Amino acid sequence: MDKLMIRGGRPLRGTVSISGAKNSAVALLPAAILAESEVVLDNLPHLSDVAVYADLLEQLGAGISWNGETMRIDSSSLNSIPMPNGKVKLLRASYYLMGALLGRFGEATIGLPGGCNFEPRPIDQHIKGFEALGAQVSNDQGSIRIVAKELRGAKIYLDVSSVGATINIMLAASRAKGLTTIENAAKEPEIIDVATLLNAMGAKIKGAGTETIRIEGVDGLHGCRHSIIPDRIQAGTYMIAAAATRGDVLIDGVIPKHMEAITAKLLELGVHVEEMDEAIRIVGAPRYEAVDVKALVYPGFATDLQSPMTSLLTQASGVSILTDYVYSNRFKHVPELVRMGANIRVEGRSAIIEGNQLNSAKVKAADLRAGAALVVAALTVADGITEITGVDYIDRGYDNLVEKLRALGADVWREKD
Ligand SMILES: CC(=O)N[C@H]1[C@@H](OP(=O)(O)OP(=O)(O)OC[C@H]2O[C@@H](n3ccc(=O)[nH]c3=O)[C@H](O)[C@@H]2O)O[C@H](CO)[C@@H](O)[C@@H]1O
Ligand SMILES: C=C(OP(=O)(O)O)C(=O)O
Repeated sequence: MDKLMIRGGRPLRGTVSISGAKNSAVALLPAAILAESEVVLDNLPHLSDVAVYADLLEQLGAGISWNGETMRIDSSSLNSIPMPNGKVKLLRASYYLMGALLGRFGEATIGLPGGCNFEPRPIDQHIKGFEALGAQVSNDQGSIRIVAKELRGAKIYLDVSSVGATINIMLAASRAKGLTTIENAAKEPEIIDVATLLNAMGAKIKGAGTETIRIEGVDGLHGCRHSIIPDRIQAGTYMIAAAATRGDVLIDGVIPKHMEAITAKLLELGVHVEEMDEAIRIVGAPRYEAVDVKALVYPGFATDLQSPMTSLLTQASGVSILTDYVYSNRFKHVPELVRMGANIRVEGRSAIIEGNQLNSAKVKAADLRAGAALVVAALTVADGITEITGVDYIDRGYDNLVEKLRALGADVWREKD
C-alpha cells in the first residue's frame, strides 16, 4: 500500500482543474441501470469508488466501456443477482443498487454498505421509503432483501433530509405506479444531477433541489447522454489548501453557486476569493482571524469539508469552533492533527481549535476527508516530511492528487509503505 510524503511550506500557485463529482458519479452509475438501452456518462472522475461501481454493474450483467472521462453503460441484459458481500462493502453508495434494482426488477438483495466509517450511518429512511412504495424489506444477516409485487407511488416524509434516502427513493419511484412525493428531501446539487439524468432517461421528476420532490412513475426508461457536475468537495478542498498555504490558485471548472458556504467562510477568515463564471481564484493572506463553522445540510457548510477546514483553522489566530450538525462524531482527523502539533479538543459535536504552527509527523488517514485534512495540514509544514498512510481512503475522492498538487508547486510524492 502507498503512503503520501509531503514536504510543505510552499504556497500553492497555478491552476487546478476540478473533476466530476464522486457523490454524483456513484449515484448516476446505478441510476443508469434503470434504462433498458445505453447510457453515456461524461466527466466521470477516475476514482477507486467509480471503478468499484463499474465492477458491481458488470457483475449484474451490464456492459461497461470506460474511455477517458466517458463511460458507456449498456444494461439491456441486466439481472438482479443477490450481492450480499464482496465489493458492495467497499463503498457507501452501493445502497443505490437497492433503489435501482427495485425499480427495474421489483427485487434486490444487497449487503449493508461500507464507505467511510466515522460513526454509525443508518439507512432506516431508505427502508422507510421502499416500504412506503409497497416493498417488503427484510434483513438477513446484514443483507437487505427488498421485494415488491408492484411499486405504488406514496407520500414520504423523511425524518432527516438524507442525501442517500432521497436519491434511493427517486430511483425506485421513477418506476412506481402513480405519484410519489418526498417531503423534507435533501437539496444537495448531486440530487439535481441524478434527477436531470433520470429525466433525460424519460422519468418525470419535479422539484429536485427543493425540499419537496414529485416523481410521476413511468413504464420504462431509456438511454441518454449526461455530463456529471463538478465535484464541489474536491473544489472546496483545493480552495482550503490554497488558503492554508497562503497561495494563489485558480480552481477551474466549478459551479461557484455550489461553493457559496465555503466561499463565505474563507472571506470571513480573511482569504481573498474571486468568483468567475466557472472558476474561483483563491489568494491567501498573511494572517487569518478565527471563525466559527457549522456543518449543515446543503446549502449550509458541507460536512465533507469540515475535516480539511479544521486544518485551515489551525492557521488562524485565536480560537475557532467547528460544529458538525450532520454527523455528531466525525473527528477522526483530530488525534492525527494533534500528533502534528495542533491545539484541538473535541467537545460533544464540536472541535475547538486554537491556531498555531504545525510540525511534520507520521500520521494515518482513518477516512477519506480525514485524509484530506492531513494533506492540507502537511502542506503548511515547512520543517521535515509528513508521512500519511491510509492513502487508499484518499484515493476514493481525489483523482490524480499527487499530480494536481505537484502542478501547483507542492513537494509531494507517493512511496510504497
Ligand atoms: C455517497 C454519498 O453521497 N455520500 C455523501 C452522503 O452520504 P449519505 O447519503 O450516507 O448521508 P445522509 O445525507 O443520508 O446522512 C445525513 C444524516 O442523516 C442520518 N441518516 C441518514 C439516512 C438514514 O436513513 N437515517 C439517518 O439517520 C445520517 O446518520 C446523517 O447523520 O451525504 C453525506 C452528508 O452530506 C456526505 O457526508 C457523504 O459524502
Ligand atoms: C463520506 C464520504 O463518502 P461516503 O459517503 O461514500 O463514505 C465523503 O465523500 O466524504
